[in-house]
Amino acid sequence: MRANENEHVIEVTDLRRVYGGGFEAVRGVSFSARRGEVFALLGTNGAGKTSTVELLEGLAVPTGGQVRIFGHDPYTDRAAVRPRTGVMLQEGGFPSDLTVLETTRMWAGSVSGARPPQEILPLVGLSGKDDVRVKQLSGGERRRLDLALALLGDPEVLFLDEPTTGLDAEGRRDTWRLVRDLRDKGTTVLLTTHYLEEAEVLADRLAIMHKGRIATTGTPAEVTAAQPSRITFELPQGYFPGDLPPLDELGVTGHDLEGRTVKLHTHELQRAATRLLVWAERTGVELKGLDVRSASLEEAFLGIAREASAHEIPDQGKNITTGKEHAA
Ligand SMILES: Nc1ncnc2c1ncn2[C@@H]1O[C@H](COP(=O)(O)OP(=O)(O)OP(=O)(O)O)[C@@H](O)[C@H]1O
Repeated sequence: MRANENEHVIEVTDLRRVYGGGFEAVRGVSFSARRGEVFALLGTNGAGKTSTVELLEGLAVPTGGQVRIFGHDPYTDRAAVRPRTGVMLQEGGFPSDLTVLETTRMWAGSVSGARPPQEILPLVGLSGKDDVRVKQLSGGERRRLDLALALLGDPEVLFLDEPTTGLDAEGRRDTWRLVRDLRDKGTTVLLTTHYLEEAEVLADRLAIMHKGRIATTGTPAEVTAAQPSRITFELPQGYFPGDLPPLDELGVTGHDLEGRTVKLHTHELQRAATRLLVWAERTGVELKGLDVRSASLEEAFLGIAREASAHEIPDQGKNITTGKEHAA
C-alpha cells in the first residue's frame, strides 16, 4: 500500500546520537516530510547531517528520540522499510572491475522487484555505457551510477547524499530534472547538499543544521525572508552618512560603510528602497552602483551560521530553534 499524500512518510522526533567517545553529534532534531515532498538537510561541515541521515536509513540506533519511515522504525523494522527505500550513498564502493551493466544487474539481484537496468541507466544519462568498467567512469558518471542503483527498486522514499557532487552543470541540471519528476510521481526525497542553489531549486522545505541542532527550518522562501534584504550604493560626492534620511525612517535594521559604499540591511525592502529613492530624487543626487536585493539562500545560510555561532546555540532564541518545530 502506498502512503497517502498527507501522511508524513518521514517523521523524526527529538533525535539524538552520541558517538562512542561521548560526542553528541545530533542534539534533539525533529522534522517531517510528506509523500511527494523534497526535504533538504543543509548545514555547516560537521553539523550532523550524515549522522542524522544514517539514523533515518536504519544504519544505526539513535541514542534518543525516534525515527519513523511509513510509521516503522527503520532499524528494528528493516524488513518493512528497506524494500520501499532507495539510498544513494556518497561513495558507492562498487567492485571497480565490473562493468556498468554487471554492477547494475548485481545490485538488482538484491532488490525485490527491481526495474530492468535498460530502463534505469538511460534515466540517469548512462545510455551506451553498459560495457564500460566502473573504474573507467568519470567521477560524475559514477555519481550517476550511484543514483541509478538507488532507483532500481522504484523507491517511495529516496535518500540522496550530495547527489550532484562532481557533476558538470548539465549533469547537475539533468539530476535536478529527474528528482523533480520523481517528486511529481509521489516519491519523498531527503536530500543533503552543500550546493545551496540546489536546495533553492529542488527543496519544498529545508532545515539548516549547525552543531547537531536545527538552526532554522521552512520553505526556501521562508528561510530567506527571515534574513534582511540589502541595499547598496555609493554615498554621493559631498554627502556624509548623516545627510541620509534617518535609518529608522527607512526601516533599516543595520548598516555598514566601507569607504564610500553604504550597505543598508532591512526587512522592509520596498519601503526602504522607495524612501531612499524619493530622497535622492528630491535632493537631486544620483545613487551610483545602486543594488537592491533580497537575501539569497546562501546569504541566509551564512547569516544563520554566524548567528548560531555567536549565540553558542542557546536552547531558545530569535532565529535559532531547537528543531522541535514541525514546519507545516
Ligand atoms: N564515528 C564517529 N565518532 C565520533 N565522532 C564522529 C563520528 N562520526 C562523525 N563524528 C562527528 O560528528 C560530527 C557530525 O558529523 P557528520 O558527518 O554527521 O556531519 P555532516 O554534517 O555530515 O558534515 P559534512 O558536511 O562535513 O559531511 C562531526 O563533528 C564528526 O567529527
